[in-house]
Order: sequence, then structure tokens, then C-alpha cells
Amino acid sequence: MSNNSLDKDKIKILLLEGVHQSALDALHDAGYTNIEYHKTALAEDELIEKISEAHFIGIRSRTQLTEKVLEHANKLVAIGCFCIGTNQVDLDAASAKGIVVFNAPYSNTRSVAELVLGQLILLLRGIPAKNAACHRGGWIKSAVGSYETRGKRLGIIGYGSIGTQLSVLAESLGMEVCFYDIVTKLPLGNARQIKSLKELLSTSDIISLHVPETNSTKLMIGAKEVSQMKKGSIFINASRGTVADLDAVAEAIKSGNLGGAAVDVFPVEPKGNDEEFVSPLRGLDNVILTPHIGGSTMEAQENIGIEVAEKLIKYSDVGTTTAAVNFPEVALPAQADNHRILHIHENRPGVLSKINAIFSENNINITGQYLRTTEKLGYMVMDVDAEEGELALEKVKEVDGTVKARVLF
Ligand SMILES: NC(=O)c1ccc[n+]([C@@H]2O[C@H](COP(=O)([O-])OP(=O)(O)OC[C@H]3O[C@@H](n4cnc5c(N)ncnc54)[C@H](O)[C@@H]3O)[C@@H](O)[C@H]2O)c1
Ligand SMILES: O=C(O)CC[C@@H](O)C(=O)O
Repeated sequence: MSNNSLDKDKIKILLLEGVHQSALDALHDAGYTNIEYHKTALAEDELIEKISEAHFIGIRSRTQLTEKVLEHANKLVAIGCFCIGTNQVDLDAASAKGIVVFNAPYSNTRSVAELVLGQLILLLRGIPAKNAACHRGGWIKSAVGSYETRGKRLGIIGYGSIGTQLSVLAESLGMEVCFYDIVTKLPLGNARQIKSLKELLSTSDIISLHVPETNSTKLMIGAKEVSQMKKGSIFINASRGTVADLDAVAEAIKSGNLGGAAVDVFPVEPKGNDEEFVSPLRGLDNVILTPHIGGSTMEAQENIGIEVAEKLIKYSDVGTTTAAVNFPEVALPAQADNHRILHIHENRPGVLSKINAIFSENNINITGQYLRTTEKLGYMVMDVDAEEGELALEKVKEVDGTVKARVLF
């Protein structure tokens, strides 16, 4: 249930999926040298074995940190998602074990928006099919079905960090931008929010998805929604593979109801570069298929490496949880010569009074105290005189409702 402060070289960090060298550099510079690095995701049994020994883990989108996997993560204090999406982590299971989850919510958004913009230009010109024909010795020199972007309507589903950047870039090309979002959003430039998904689908020349994976987005583009799209329109998905029914998309491409598609994310993706990629969209010339690389640019990956590594370091060094995905957020100063008790508890009546009682009953002097809560979790941080740190930790660990407790010094 608890981790005492360890020497930095004893803190085991497991980095998977080839996170950028910048993360390794940042961790090394901060004194964390006990790092196991893998270029790919791990099979579940190996992941379970390795996570049971790790204090920190860094992943991207392929590693599934399910409840079953996290059950074995008894030393783990934090998860770093070196990406935007955190749907690959069972956040409730992580919170229940007092494991903090961090991500990089903005670092690769520009990369995705740029890729989508490039794809929509290529698809409007029919380039993927013409390119494929040339590779086979064909020659489709024709303007039929080939269009400029000017004046075309782009329908964006999910007007968040990526959707808004795409909106601005598309308007700079003279496109008309409409968007659908479950939240009322301030439109940028001349963009317009459309209240009905059906209206957006049936009036847009290009549809691009930029929603997170949630219960409300699962298969939000099914056969019915695909059939509502304008004849000859273009479908782009660089969000998550669970959002669209690719069998329905493939059928619409084959029948000519859709003019083309670009898909970067799939319901099942290969775990590594040596596993076969399977999709109903394979072999369709007017479909651009990319291996989940919307955010994979050198710039984005380097920035993500630094951002997430710094969040892990700050949590490990001083207990700061700013911008955590599943956790009460506390920004903490570096502790001076004292010991810092980090107490993660169920957010229910009685826990705090018991902790405070321990300090007064045992005459432990508190030099700083911080508290934040979410609906389910409380995170209380207490700085105490160095000689009283171990006693304080032992006592607070006994409090009913404690999820995790550790001391930093
Ligand atoms: N292909 C890639 O490599 C890549 C890279 C980065 C992000 N992504 C994916 O893109 C997603 C979006 O990223 P972002 O940074 O723009 O996220 P964001 O959270 O900033 O924006 C998401 C938007 O979707 C809206 N939304 C949520 N549910 C909706 C629904 N049911 N219908 C309509 N709108 C809904 C939200 O209100 C929000 O405005 C990420 O969650 C991630 O899964 C993919
Ligand atoms: O790098 C990855 O594996 C995923 C990138 C992207 O989907 C994200 O969520 O940021």
C-alpha cells in the first residue's frame, strides 16, 4: 500500500513504445538512471511481470493498462502517457490504487492538424488513386473528380485542441468550416457550430473526426451516419479507432457513396512494426492508410518526451500533481530540510480528522500542509520535521481509507 522514499537509482522506470530520447535525457538529468527501455509495447504477460516491479511507467497508445494489469502494479506510483489519449488506461482502476496518470494534452495537436490538412488536399485531387495507378504502370491524366479546397465545406466533429487548429488552417485555404461538438464552443474565424450531427454529415464535403474515445463516441459513425454523408464526400479519422465502423466506410467507398478516406487509427492496431495490419480498407486505392502516426513528428515526440518526463519527475521529487488526468491537482514547493508525507485517501468523511488527530496525539509538528480532493480521492501533503517523518508515515498508513502513502526526503 505504500512506498517509502527511495534513492533515485532504486526508483525503477519502465519506458515502452519507443518514447522519445528527450524523456530519457530529462529523467537522467534529474538523477533517475534505473530505466528499462523498450521500443515496442509488451505482450500482456510480460507487461504484468514488468509492471509489478516498476515505480513509474511510460507508455503511448498501444499499451493497455487494464484493471487486470494494474492489479499487479503494486509499486507503481505514476503512469506517464506520452501522448494525448488516455483511453488505454483504466483510469478508475489507477485512481483506486492511488496511481497518478499524466499525459501531454497539446504537444502533438499541430502535427495531427497538419496531416489531416495534407490528406484532405490529396483526397480532393484524387491523388491516392492516381498515385497507386502510376505505381502499377497506369496513367490517369484527368481532372474528373479533382477539386481545389477553396469554398469546400469541412465538417469537423470534436472542436477541441486539434479540431480548432484544423479549423484555422482550413480557413486559411479558403475553406468553409462547420463543426459539431457536444459542448457549445466559441467558433474561431468564420467557423460555425452545427447543432445536429446529421446536418453536418449531410452538408459537408469533407468530414474529419477529432473526438476522444469515450462511451459517447464509441461507433458514433456507424452505417447510418456513413449513409447520411454527402455523395462523393471524403471521410477522415485521426482520432480513435473505436469511433467509426470501418466496414461501413469500406462499403461506402466501394459503392462510390464516399469519394475517398484517410484513416490513421483502427479498432485493432498491430502491437509492433512486425505484426500484420488487418483492415477492411486495405487494397482500396482512394483510401490513405497510415499507422497511427498523426502525432508522430520529431517535433511533437521530442516535446512530449520532455513534458511527460517533467511531470513524472515533479511528482517523484516533490509530489506535484499539476495537470494529472485522474487525480487532485496540487502544485508543491520543493521541501527544505523536512520530510514530506504524501497521503492518498478515499474522499469520505472522517479521514482528515483522523490524520489531524494523529499529528496532535503524537506531537508531530507540521510545517506545511496541502489538500486537494476529487469526487473519489483526497490527496493530503504534510511537511514535518525530518526526525518525525518515519513515525508520521507509519501512523497515517494505518488510517482507515488510506489508498497509498509515502514519504519524500
Ligand atoms: N492520430 C493520432 O496520432 C492522434 C494524436 C493526438 C490525438 N489523437 C486523438 O484525438 C483526440 C482529440 O484530441 P484533442 O486534443 O483535440 O482533444 P480535445 O479534448 O481538446 O477535444 C475533443 C473535443 O471533442 C468533443 N467531444 C467529446 N465527445 C464528443 C461527442 N460525443 N460528440 C462530439 N464532440 C465530442 C469535446 O467536447 C472536445 O471539444 C484525442 O482524444 C486522441 O484520441 C490522435
Ligand atoms: O503516440 C501514440 O501512440 C498515440 C498518439 C495519439 O494517438 C495521442 O493520443 O496522442
